[in-house]
Amino acid sequence: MSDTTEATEPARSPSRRALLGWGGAGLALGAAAAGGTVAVVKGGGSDAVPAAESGAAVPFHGAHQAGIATAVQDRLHFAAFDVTTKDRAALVQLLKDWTAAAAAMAEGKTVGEGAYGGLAEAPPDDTGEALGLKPSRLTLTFGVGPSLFAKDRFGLESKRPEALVDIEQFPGDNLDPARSGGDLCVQACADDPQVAVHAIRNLARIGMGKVAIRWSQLGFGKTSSTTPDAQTPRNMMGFKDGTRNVDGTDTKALDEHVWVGAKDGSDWMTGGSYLVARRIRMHIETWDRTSLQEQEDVFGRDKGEGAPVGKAKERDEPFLKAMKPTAHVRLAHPDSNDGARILRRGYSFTDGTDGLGRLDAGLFFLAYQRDVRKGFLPIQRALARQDALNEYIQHVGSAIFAVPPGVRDKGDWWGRGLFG
Ligand SMILES: C=CC1=C(C)c2cc3[nH]c(cc4nc(cc5[nH]c(cc1n2)c(C)c5CCC(=O)O)C(CCC(=O)O)=C4C)c(C)c3C=C
Ligand SMILES: [Fe+2]
Repeated sequence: MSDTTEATEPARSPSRRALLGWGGAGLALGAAAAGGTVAVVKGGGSDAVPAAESGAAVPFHGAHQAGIATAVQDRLHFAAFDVTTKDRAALVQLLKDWTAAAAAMAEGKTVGEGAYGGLAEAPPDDTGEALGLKPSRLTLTFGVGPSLFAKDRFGLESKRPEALVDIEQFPGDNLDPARSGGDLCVQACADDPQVAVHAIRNLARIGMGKVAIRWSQLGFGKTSSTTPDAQTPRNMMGFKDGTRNVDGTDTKALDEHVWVGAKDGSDWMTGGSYLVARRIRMHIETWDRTSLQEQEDVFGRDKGEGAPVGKAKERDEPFLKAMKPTAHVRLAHPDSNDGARILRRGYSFTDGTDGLGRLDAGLFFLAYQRDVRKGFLPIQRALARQDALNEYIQHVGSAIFAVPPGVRDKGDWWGRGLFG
C-alpha cells in the first residue's frame, strides 16, 4: 500500500445510521494516522475512488492527531473555546468525554446513546443531524491556547511551552478580540459541512457549563493541499493556493518542520505541532477591479496555470529574482526566510456582507509548524512589511494553539500529557 492511498473498499463506508448498531467495531479505515495520509480510497485496480467521494473514515487514534498531515477535506468548522469552569477535575473529565465523542464521530457513530431511542424524558445524547451521513473523512484536531496556562487557573504555568508565544501585533493588523484567542480549540474538517458542524455542535453541547464557544469559523473551500498529486484548489482571489505546501507523506519534511521533536522542550508536546489561525479578510471588490497583470505580479505566479514568473508549469521551481521584490511568493518562500516552512491548511470563508454592500469574505489561514518562532513569525514579519497583497487583505482575527500528539488508543485522551 502506498503512502498516499488506502486499500479499502468504498462499499465498506457505512452510513452513520448503519453504524448505530455496530458497537465498537472500530470502523476507521485506511492509512494509520501516524503521519500517514488518506488521499484516495482504492477499490483495487483502476477503479480508484477519490476518498472524498467514498465518504470513508480517517483513523482517530495514532501518533499524531489527524487533521494536520492527513489529506485536506473540503469543509471546515473551527471553534475556539473559553474554559468557564475553575474546577480542574471537571475540565479533565470534559477532555475525556470529548475524546470519546470525537473518536466515535470520526468513525461515523453517534455520541453517547445516540439521537433517539433513549429516555423519552431526557434530551438525546446526540443532536441527530448527521444521522444517515457518511463519516466524510471527519477529523477533529484539539489544541490549547496560551491563556489556559495563566497563573491561578489550572496550575499549568510551568507546562507552557516556550514555543507557545503570544503573537505580536503586525503592521496593518486590525484584530478583533472577539475573533481572537481562546483557551482551547477544535478544528473539525470533513467533506460534508453538516458532519463538521455536527461535530463542533455536539462537543460544545457536551461542554455546556464548563466551556463556551468564544468564536468559530466556517470554511467552505479548502485553499491548500497536503497531497501534491491532487488538483490544487483556488482561493477567493482565483489563484491556485497550496502549490508549494509541506507534503503530508514527506515524513522527513514533517519531522523537520511540523512535528515537535523530543528535544524541543515540553515533553508533553512531542509528536504534536503548533497551530496559528488568522482570519484574513479580502477586499474582494477592489481585487476584482485590479488588472490581471497586477494580480499576477502580486503573487508572482500566473492565474491560469499557477506557474511561477518566467516558468511554464505550476510545479516548476520558482526563480525568485524574476518576481517583483514585493511579490507574495518571493517573500514567503523558504529561501527568503532562513528555510522556514509551514504546513498550510486554510479555508475560504464568506460570512455574508458587511453592511456596506461588500462581501465579508477571505481566507481563514491555518498553519501548523514545529516552532512558530521559526515558522509563521518570520514569514509573517516579512509579509506584513512588504507584501503587495497587503493592499487587498487585512488580518482581523488571530490565535495560536499547542496541538498535542495523537490519542494513542481508547485509554488515552486529549490533553493527558498536559494534565496527567
Ligand atoms: C505567514 C504566512 C502566510 C500568510 C499569512 C499567507 C496569506 C495568504 N496567502 C495567499 C495566497 C497564496 N500564498 C501562496 C504561497 C505561500 N504563502 C505562504 C505563506 C502565507 N500566506 C507560503 C509559505 C507560501 C509558499 C511560498 C513558496 O514556497 O513558494 C500562493 C502561491 C501558491 C502556493 O504555493 O501556495 C498563493 C496564491 C493569500 C490569498 C493570503 C491571504 C489572504
Ligand atoms: Fe500565501
